[in-house]
Amino acid sequence: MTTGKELDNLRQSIDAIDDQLLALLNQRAELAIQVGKYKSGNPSEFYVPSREKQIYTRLLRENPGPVPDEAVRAIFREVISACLNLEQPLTIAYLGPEATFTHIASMEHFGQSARYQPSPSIRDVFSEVERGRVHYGVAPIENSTEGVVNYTLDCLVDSDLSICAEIELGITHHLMSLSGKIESIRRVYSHPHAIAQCRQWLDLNLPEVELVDITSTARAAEIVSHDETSAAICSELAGKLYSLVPVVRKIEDKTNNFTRFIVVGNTRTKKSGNDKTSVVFSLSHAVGSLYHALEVISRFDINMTKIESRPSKMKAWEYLFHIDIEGHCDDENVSQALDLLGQRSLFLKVLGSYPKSIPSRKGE
Ligand SMILES: C=C(O[C@@H]1C=C(C(=O)O)C=C[C@H]1O)C(=O)O
Repeated sequence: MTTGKELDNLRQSIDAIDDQLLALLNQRAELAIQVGKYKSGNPSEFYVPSREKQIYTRLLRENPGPVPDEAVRAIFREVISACLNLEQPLTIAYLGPEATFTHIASMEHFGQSARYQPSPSIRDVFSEVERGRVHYGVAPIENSTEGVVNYTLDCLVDSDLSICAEIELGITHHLMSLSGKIESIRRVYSHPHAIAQCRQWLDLNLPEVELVDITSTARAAEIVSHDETSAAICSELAGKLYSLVPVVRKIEDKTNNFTRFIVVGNTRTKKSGNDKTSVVFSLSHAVGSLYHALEVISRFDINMTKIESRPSKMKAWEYLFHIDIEGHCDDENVSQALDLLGQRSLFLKVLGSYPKSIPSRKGE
C-alpha cells in the first residue's frame, strides 16, 4: 500500500515531468515556427503529410510503452496540429454535416487546432478547395465492405486537385434513438452505405421496419431527434450531438469495417518512403489492352493495391480504370512505369502520390 506521503511524492514527480513536457512542447513549437519561415509563404506549403508520416512511423517504432501506440498517435496528432497552427492555421472542408464519419476522419488527421467547415456534397468539398476558400478538402473514397464512393472518383477525374494524403478509419455503426427502446422503432434512417453495412443485422432484428436512405448518417441522427418512432444508424458522435441514446451498439455485419478518406489540395506531396500513387487511365477497345496496361505494373515490380472501373461518361461502354499502386511517382520504377502506361493508354492522369495511412479506430 502506498502511504499518503508516498502518494504526495509520486504526484510531485508527475508535476515535475509535466513542467518538463510543457517546456519541451513550447521549444518544439518555437522550432516549428522557425521551420515555417523557410517555407515560401504559400499557405498550401505548410502542411507536409510526408514529414508527418515520418514522425509517426519513427515514434511508433521507438515507443517502449506502457503508453499504447494509439495514445502516442493521438497525443502527437494534437502536438503537430498545434505546432502547424502556429505556422499557418489550416482550414478544412469536409463532407458534412457536423459529426459525419468524414468529420471524424478529418479531426483524426488534422487535430483540434485546424478549422473545419462542413460542405453539403462531395462536389462542394472539391470546389471549396478549387476556389481557394479552404486549404484542403476531405471526402470518403472507399469502404472495406461497400466498395468505392463513385462520386469521389468522378470528382477526382474532373478536378485539378491532387490527393495529398489518405486517412483510414475503423467504422462502427450504432442504432440510436431518443428513447433507446427497440420496440418503439417504426423507421430506420441512415446513409445507404451505412444501411448496407448493417443489412444482415437489420434483416434479422428489425425485419418489419421501413429503411429510409438519407444523405448522411449525421443528418439521419438530426431527423430522428424530432421523431420518437424512428432510429438512426450513425456514429456515437452524431447521436450525442442530437441527444440520442444507443438502442444497440455495433450493429455492422463485418467487424473489420474500415473507410478510406482522401485529403485533396493544390499541392503535391513529397516522398515519405512508404507511399501510394493513384492513377486513372482509359484504353482503346482492342484485344488485350487492359492486359498490356497492367503488364507494365508487374514489369516494374510494383504492387497494385486497387483497381476499379467507371463509365467514361464521354461515350457509352467506354471506361476509366482507377488504380492504386505502391510507391511514389518520384520513385524511379513508378515514374518509368507511368511513362510506359501513358504510352499504352488513350488518357492517363496521376491523381496523387501520398503516404500510406496508419489505420485508426477512432470512428468506433
Ligand atoms: C514543422 C513543420 O510543419 C508542419 C508541422 C509539423 C510538425 O509539427 O512536426 C510537421 C509537418 C508540417 O505539417 C515541418 O514541415 O517540418
